[in-house]
Amino acid sequence: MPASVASPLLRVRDLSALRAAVSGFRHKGLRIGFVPTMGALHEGHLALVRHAKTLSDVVVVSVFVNPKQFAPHEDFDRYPRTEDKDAQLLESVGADLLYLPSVDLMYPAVFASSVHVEGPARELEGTFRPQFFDGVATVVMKLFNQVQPDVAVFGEKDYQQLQVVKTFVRDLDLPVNVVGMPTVREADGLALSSRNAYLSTDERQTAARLIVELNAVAEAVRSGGDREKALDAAKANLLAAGFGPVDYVELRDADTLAMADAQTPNLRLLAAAWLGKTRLIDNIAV
Ligand SMILES: Nc1ncnc2c1ncn2[C@@H]1O[C@H](COP(=O)(O)OP(=O)(O)OP(=O)(O)O)[C@@H](O)[C@H]1O
Ligand SMILES: CC(C)(CO)[C@@H](O)C(=O)[O-]
Ligand code: BAL
Repeated sequence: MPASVASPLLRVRDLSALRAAVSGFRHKGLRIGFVPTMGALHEGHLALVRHAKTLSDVVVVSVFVNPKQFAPHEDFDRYPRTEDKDAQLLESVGADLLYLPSVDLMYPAVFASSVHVEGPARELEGTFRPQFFDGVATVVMKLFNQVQPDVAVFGEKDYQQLQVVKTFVRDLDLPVNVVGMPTVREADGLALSSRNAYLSTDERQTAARLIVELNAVAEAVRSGGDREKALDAAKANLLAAGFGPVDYVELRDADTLAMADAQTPNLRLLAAAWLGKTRLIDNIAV
């Protein structure tokens, strides 16, 4: 079992206990790594924790299903909550502190602020989940202020979210190094995601088609094929396989997420599509 500084895993629910632990770490000169999550942890999350351990002396993981990033019709109520299993997994990879704030702690009755990001937040997920990035940026800002990490690790599975966090950290001069980690996938290529638990057996089989279609577009673009035709074919193939609606399959500038053209040096291909009642997202470098 990997060594952790504060073994066994500390579970902390209130802010004064978190602040006491953080100032204890700082007092000892320890570098704090942070992995924010919504729980229902899987190997993708654990890869972030393992990486955070290589970049810091203590690793704090938060589990908070953040109501501000869900629209009223979305899955906030049914989002999986598996605290004890999450704690066991975190202990197995040597995390030091599990922070479990309540909704009331994060958003007391009197709460009037929001962090709003333009630029990379504007389209893609921003179009289909208009509340999403204000909710994410606000909660991540609060978590950064509470945990005061030196380094925070986010997954590329949520590539646009990673760019949004990097943007407000840069714009608002936050003293934290934001690091991205490649997407961890199942053997058939499906990106691990807590929401995969919603998929039926048949849907789970179909779900792997998303990365197959993204790889086909990337291959077509790399070999100089017609981009629009490749994107249209991917959308049509996804619909034929049983996805629908397909919210987007788009090529973007990998850094700014602006629309890509033939001159864009680094391309990212991003997609979101519904499979039954589950919305899947994925992306790859091109
Ligand atoms: N397959 C993965 N590989 C790498 N990082 C991941 C993966 N899945 C999630 N993460 C990262 O873990 C962090 C917490 O994500 P979150 O708790 O929302 O998990 P999730 O599996 O993405 O859940 P959801 O199904 O709600 O999208 C984010 O930085 C996210 O990008
Ligand atoms: C970053 C995050 C923990 C903010 O709630 C969430 O959006 C997630 O789990 O990716
Ligand atoms: N993984 C990003 C969190 C969300 O979709 O709400």
